[in-house]
Amino acid sequence: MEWLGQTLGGQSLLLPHGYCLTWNPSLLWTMVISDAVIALSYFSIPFALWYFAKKRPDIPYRWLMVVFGMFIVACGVTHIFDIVNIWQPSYWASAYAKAFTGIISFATAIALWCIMPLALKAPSAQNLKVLNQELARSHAELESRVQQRTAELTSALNQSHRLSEALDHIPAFVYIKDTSGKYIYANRMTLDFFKCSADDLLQIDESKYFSAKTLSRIKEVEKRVLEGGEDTREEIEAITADDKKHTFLQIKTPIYESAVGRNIGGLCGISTDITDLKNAEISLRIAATAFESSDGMLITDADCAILQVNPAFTAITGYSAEDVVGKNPNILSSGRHDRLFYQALWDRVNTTGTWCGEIWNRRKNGEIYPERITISEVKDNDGKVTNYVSVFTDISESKASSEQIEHLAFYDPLTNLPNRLLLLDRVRQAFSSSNRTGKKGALLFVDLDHFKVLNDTLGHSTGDLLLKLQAERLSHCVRAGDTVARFGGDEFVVVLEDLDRNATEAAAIAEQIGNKILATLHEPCQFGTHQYQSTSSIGITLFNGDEHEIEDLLKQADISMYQAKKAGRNTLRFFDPAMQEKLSVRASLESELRYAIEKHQLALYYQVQVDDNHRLIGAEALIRWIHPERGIVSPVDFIPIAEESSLILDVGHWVIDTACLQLAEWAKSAEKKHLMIAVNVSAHQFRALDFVQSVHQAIDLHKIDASRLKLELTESVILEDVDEVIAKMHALKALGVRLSLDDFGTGYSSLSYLKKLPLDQVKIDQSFVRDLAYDPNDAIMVKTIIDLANNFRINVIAEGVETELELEILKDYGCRLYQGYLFGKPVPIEKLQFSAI
Ligand SMILES: Nc1nc2c(ncn2[C@@H]2O[C@H](COP(=O)(O)O[C@H]3[C@@H](O)[C@H](n4cnc5c(=O)[nH]c(N)nc54)O[C@@H]3COP(=O)(O)O)[C@@H](O)[C@H]2O)c(=O)[nH]1
Repeated sequence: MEWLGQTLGGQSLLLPHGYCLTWNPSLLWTMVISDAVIALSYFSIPFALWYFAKKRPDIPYRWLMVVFGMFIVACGVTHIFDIVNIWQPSYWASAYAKAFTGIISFATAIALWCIMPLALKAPSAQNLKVLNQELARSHAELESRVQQRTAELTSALNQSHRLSEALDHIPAFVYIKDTSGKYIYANRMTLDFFKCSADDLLQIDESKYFSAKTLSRIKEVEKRVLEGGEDTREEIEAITADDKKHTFLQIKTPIYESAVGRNIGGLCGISTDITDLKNAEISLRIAATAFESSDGMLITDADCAILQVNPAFTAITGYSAEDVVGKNPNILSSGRHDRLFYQALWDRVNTTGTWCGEIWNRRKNGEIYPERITISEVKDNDGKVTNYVSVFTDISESKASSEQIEHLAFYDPLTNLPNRLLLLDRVRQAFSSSNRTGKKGALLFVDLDHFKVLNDTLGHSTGDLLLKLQAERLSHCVRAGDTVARFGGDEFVVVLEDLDRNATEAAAIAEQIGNKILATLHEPCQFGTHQYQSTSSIGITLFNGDEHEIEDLLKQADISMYQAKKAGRNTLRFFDPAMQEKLSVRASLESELRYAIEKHQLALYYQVQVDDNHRLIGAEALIRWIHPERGIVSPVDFIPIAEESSLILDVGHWVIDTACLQLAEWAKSAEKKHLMIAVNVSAHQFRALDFVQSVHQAIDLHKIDASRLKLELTESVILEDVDEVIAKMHALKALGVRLSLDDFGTGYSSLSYLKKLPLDQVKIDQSFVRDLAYDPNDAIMVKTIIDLANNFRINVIAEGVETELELEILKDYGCRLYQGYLFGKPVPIEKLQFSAI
């Protein structure tokens, strides 16, 4: 080293070059500037290399750039030292810099030569150009392939989307599972079932949705598919996690990894919820079984045409399916139910969907039988009726036995009459009816006299026979609506309904029926060789609605029955003594009246009828009973009694005959032959079948001018069966008789009747005339009647005219004929005044 130092630094043989610079400044500055430019350029190169290496990290051998950079920097430093050494020679520093530069240059040269073979392998620009062209072609080809692939993928994607859309709309669970049983695809319905999104498919945990048993069944089937490559089709009953039982039809098929290989990559499943179908199938099976039941069944369409019947239908009705299919079920109608019944039935079916009840139908052989039937309508999902189904049972036998049971419960087995229980019910019904109509009814307590004696002497069987016979006879004494019941032992109770509003009239009818019962029960009875004649005692009490308790009424009837017994038996007694008295009077009056007719105690009085000039036009014949003890008895007291019995026919006949006789008398006199006689005809008398004939006979017998006879009919005559009344009136008119409507205005006859009736006259009732001057209503009534009669061209007569004022008003209103005390009271014929009054 020392040597080297001396050689380089201490040897004066070597000439320092700086001397030449002192005498040549241009050279100096050329060198200084050049060295400076070189150094600065050198210093910039590492930065360029650093920048390049940073930007191109892909370039291999980047460390070479670092070495090269250091080499350049070292070169630059030697040039700086060249400048510095000129003025401040620092040759050691310069020598070290150059030494370092030498080392780094060497290292760089080595490195360059080392990488030379590689560098030589680097493509030339020509190569690169060719490569670039190759690359561009490849790129274009790739681009086209990418586009084609993209198109293919897009098409596949669209296809897949369409498929997915389609699968989402399939009403079935469609899914794909991988070999581990995880879902990798699920359609919308499946996703909804699992309540998850397509992204969460892999997380589906089936154990949350299916019971353990169901899940194990599913897994078992899937194992067969995935491991055995089996196509499966199974019905699985799944109990879902919400405890609902479903039936699924599951079709599962393996999916192979490739079209050619046989490696199973998963399975595809399609599950359909067939729960409803299954239920319908079960229902159908049940229905089919039920259809074979022992109940008759009939199915119709919505128009009630029979579609199907079951064997039981045929067994019950006798009609085969061929007989009835296509026909209306009304071929079974028995005719026992009216149109309203069927209308109500169908109203019920249409409003509630079903009707259940008992109905009488007719079998094919014509036999009518009762059936218990339920008719139900069947509707479709839109609520439209599609069918009617009738299910029925023949209840002939059960009805018969239930009727028998009912009969035993409510009827006396010996006499077949209602027993005490049913009697009480009937009395209650009678009370309601009486409440409704206002008509009174009666309870008759009938006891057979000396029944015990018969029982003891002829034996109980004969006693039973008598009871049966008398029960039957009793039943024939009353109307169909009345009740005869066996009250116990030899006691019977009769309930009479709908008698009359008036108590006396009701009592009279009850008495009449009571007497009929007494007579009927008194008829002889033949028991083998024994003839027996029994009597009975009857107690009667009237009822008016439910004024009294049933028990009280029975007691009353019972008490009065004992009174009848006390009175000597074979008689009847009323509970009300006053009523009894009234009826006794009535009864004696009736028998007396009979006698009066025979003994000519009846007489006709005549009351004049005049015109507006007070001239006599005739007279009204008014009956009087000239009673030897009671004096003159008013018709008011005996005509109603006569009307209740057939006596009125005799009385009425006598009156017409007597009046005709009188007319025949008058006919002989020139002054009197124009006069008329008006005769009152009661409703009962008019209704007699031979009434017209009897009038005819009287006219013929006395050879009178029929037009002189005027029959006065009351409104009660025309209230019943108008057509028949009119026919009868025409028959009378044909005889020439005149007809007058009595008491006009007091009844209910309508104006239309007035028009229809062949009347000659209407008679204004005296009740209107009485208050004519004071009561404006009566005045209006009278005026109306007169106007009406005039309009119908019927003459009008006013009765009960007592005062001049009444006469004046009547005249003023247009009435031209009069009758009343003003002109004369009813008098015997010999006292009748014929001269103008
Ligand atoms: N079926 C039959 N009925 C008859 C017969 N005879 C009478 N009768 C009916 O009896 C009822 C009462 O009749 P009578 O007591 O005779 O009364 C009549 C007249 O006396 C009475 N009258 C007549 N003018 C006046 C009067 O000015 N004032 C007054 N207070 N009374 C008067 O009117 C009765 C006549 O009624 P009518 O028959 O409606 O014209 C009575 O209903 C008779 O019908 C008979 O033979 N058969």
